Amino acid sequence: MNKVIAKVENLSHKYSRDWAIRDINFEVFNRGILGLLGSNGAGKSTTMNILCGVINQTEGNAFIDGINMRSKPVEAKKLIGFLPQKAPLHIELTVDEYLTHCAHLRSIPKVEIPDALERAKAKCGISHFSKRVLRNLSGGYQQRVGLAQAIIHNPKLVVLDEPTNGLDPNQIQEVRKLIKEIAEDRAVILSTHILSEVQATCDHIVMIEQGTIVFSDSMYAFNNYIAPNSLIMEGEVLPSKEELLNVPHIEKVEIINSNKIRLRFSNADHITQTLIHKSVEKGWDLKEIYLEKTDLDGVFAQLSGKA
Ligand SMILES: Nc1ncnc2c1ncn2[C@@H]1O[C@H](COP(=O)(O)OP(=O)(O)OP(=O)(O)O)[C@@H](O)[C@H]1O
Repeated sequence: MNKVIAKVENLSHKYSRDWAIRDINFEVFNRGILGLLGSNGAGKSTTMNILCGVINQTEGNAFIDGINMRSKPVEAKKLIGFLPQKAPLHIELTVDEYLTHCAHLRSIPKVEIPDALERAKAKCGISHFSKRVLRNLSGGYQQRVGLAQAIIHNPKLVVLDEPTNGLDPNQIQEVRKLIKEIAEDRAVILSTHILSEVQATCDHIVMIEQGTIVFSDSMYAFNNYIAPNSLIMEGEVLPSKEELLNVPHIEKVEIINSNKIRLRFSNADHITQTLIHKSVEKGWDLKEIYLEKTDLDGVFAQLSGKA
């Protein structure tokens, strides 16, 4: 059953004069991945740093499994694993030496350290690199070691800041898969400015912009909310504006050039099929038709427009 494992309540923070975040509220469930999405400077790191007890908030509260991070930071921090944007690796150590060091930092009893290492390495697929010096691992494997240190003490919540930053496409896929596996038996918060990252990995999304939440719901609700509302038609001899405006749900026709038209529509259901059928019926010379993807800027514009 879903249980709330972390909660931020009316969280606000001011570094000097200006508010970095204002009145942030959200809950994190004990399984799955919550994506904290926002552009640069939106307030993601500030929120995560408060949640992880790295900085103290100006107003509001952050709780981990019911423990107030501000009043009981030692207890609360035991329940969290954190992988910052720049993984805190000691590149001159081997994987085992580094993870042993992390286990000590996490106050794992000495007799339990070997098992903790084996478990974290197995989960992150790095057991075969135990004796390898970190410097000699690829970026993707260094990130796996970063993830292993974040779960070495078996925390209930793992917080990841831009975990696929700087990785190549294959490494990105592998690290995303690993993050999903890690989230099978604990909660993960993943902070990123990449919309597709959240769509590919997360179950819930909290979208933050200029220090305030602009969207917070399931990924399913988000995808429905930002469903495309425009498409492009390309062809040699395209129909007239008037003809297109007669097609149900087409609201606006924008002629890009003589071979390319953008259509805005109110209802996405079967819109491409309808246009393809019309094209066959009326003999339009349609070469290509595709929905336009909404990028992060478009989503923000859409959300603020709808708000
Ligand atoms: N130590 C600091 N002192 C003063 N202002 C800060 C400090 N850290 C962050 N800020 C400001 O607070 C706001 C939120 O920054 P924050 O780093 O939380 O955003 P972010 O979403 O994590 O961005 P990024 O993806 O670039 O890290 C920004 O306006 C930033 O300039």
